Amino acid sequence: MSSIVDEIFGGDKPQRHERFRGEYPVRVRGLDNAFGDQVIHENLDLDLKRGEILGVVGGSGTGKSVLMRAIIGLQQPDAGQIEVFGQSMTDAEPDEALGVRNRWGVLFQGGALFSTLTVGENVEVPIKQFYPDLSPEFVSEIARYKVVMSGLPEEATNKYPSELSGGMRKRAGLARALALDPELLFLDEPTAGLDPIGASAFDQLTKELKQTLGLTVFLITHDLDTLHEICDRVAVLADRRVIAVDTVPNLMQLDHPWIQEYFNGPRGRAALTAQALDELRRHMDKPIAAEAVKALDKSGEDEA
Ligand SMILES: Nc1ncnc2c1ncn2[C@@H]1O[C@H](COP(=O)(O)OP(=O)(O)OP(=O)(O)O)[C@@H](O)[C@H]1O
Repeated sequence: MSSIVDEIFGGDKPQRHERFRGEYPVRVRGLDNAFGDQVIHENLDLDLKRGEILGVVGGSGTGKSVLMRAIIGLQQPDAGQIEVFGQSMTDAEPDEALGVRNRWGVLFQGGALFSTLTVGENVEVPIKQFYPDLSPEFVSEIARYKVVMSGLPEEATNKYPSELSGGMRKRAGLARALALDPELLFLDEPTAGLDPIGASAFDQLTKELKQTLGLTVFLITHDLDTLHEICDRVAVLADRRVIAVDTVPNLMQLDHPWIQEYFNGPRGRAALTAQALDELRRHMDKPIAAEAVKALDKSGEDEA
């Protein structure tokens, strides 16, 4: 049966890679990064497991964004090895790196949309770059589909970034990150600046996309609710390296001052309580869950 792509390309359609079947789409070993005298990373190791959402946390300036930029080839490291889909990025020739680059999508902090292009045109940019022979009608059809997939109304396709709310701009950035059907998604603080309802909706969308598209997600965040709700594991950056990678409950047991302060401080505990309440509310048919919700709600009111 011939698909629309077959019809458009005939026998010359661009070859897509086989999906990555290895265990670790991203492997980082012995990474060093510095800006002048300022050492950011020293001997940093990290593995991203296929199919997981890996949260990346750390104090401000610990180098979360620099790590992401190094993995996607925007920051040349001083030392170390980075492998993406089993291919070395640090030793890759430019055209080899290009072959990997269309297999990931990136949502930068702030969305990084082109302000003079509509949302649809923004999404079209990577499609045109990697598939220059596609017809304009087909490219705009794909873009429209990605916009809707990102939870925006179809009409948003023709709007400019300045006409959108912050939450909508994030979704537009996500639509562009999904433009090339990536296997790997990098999200840099996707819920920063969103209200709690918008942030929670974005989290659920990320989780759904992971499940339905089989994505692997590298997610930089400060948002404790996001960590509790959707991250399979969390990597903690401190002391210039990744000091721990584990589930949130396991991390909470570790005796490191920053980890204790972060996860077991007042905000960490509030996020944990909120998650426990959400979980219990899903089982309100069970009397014990209903009782627990009532008790937790009451203690919340008393504290307030
Ligand atoms: N191009 C650059 N030139 C010089 N210094 C840089 C550059 N990019 C990042 N840095 C420095 O590297 C450090 C780590 O920056 P990075 O943005 O990765 O931190 P972060 O952990 O993502 O912080 P935040 O949580 O505040 O976003 C900071 O001190 C920053 O000033």
